[in-house]
Amino acid sequence: MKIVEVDHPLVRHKLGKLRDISTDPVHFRQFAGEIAALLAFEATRDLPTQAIRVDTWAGPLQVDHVRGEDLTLVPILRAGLGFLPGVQALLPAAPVSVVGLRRNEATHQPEGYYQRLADRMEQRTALLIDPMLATGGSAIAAIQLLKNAGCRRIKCIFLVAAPEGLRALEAAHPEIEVYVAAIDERLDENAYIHPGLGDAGDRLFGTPVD
Ligand SMILES: O=P(O)(O)OC[C@H]1O[C@H](OP(=O)(O)OP(=O)(O)O)[C@H](O)[C@@H]1O
Ligand SMILES: O=c1cc[nH]c(=O)[nH]1
Ligand SMILES: [Mg+2]
Repeated sequence: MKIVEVDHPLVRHKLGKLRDISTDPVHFRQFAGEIAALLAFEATRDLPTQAIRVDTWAGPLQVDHVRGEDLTLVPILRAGLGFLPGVQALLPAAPVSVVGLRRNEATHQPEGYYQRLADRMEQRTALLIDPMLATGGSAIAAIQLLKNAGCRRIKCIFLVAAPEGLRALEAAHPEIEVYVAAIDERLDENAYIHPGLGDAGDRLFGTPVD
């Protein structure tokens, strides 16, 4: 499995802001969105482009065009929604496929509650987006759902990943690509990422921490 840890000073700076427990939801969403855009920039580096002709002030010219309609952005509810605007800023024409998963905090297993995918999934590259990869259960389930819908090319964007989650993801779906701002130390006894960010969904949306 290809894993790219995007070790850029701007990413590290913004991630530090997210780790600061005094960062409120307004700024948490802002920094998460900015990192999402920087990770999406890396994840789309090999995107195919189409040559199209345009009229310029100097006459007709062949230019590169990214076909947003060949992609789909896949936020895992709910925390993935905090990442979506940053990725959409770069890929505004990409349809959004939503996957609702909630991790059962007793068993740590993901429970599905919603899904609404784009059409022609077999022709699209999916960008799966979620701030946290902890045990990996949620991402593994979301990727299986995309594969069941015929999707063959899948890239994942996470803010923070635990080594345990990366190993599980690699065992389940070795052909996917992962772009992450940081690979942290380990999971704690509640399967939270240490040091991580705490509960990303609650911090993004201002709900009481589970
Ligand atoms: O790798 P895992 O062990 O599956 O854990 C990671 C999942 O947990 C969080 O979502 P959560 O279930 O808390 O839902 P929320 O986004 O609604 O808060 C996070 O956003 C991931 O989807
Ligand atoms: O560290 C973690 C693990 C799961 N979900 C989160 O929001 N944070
Ligand atoms: Mg949560």
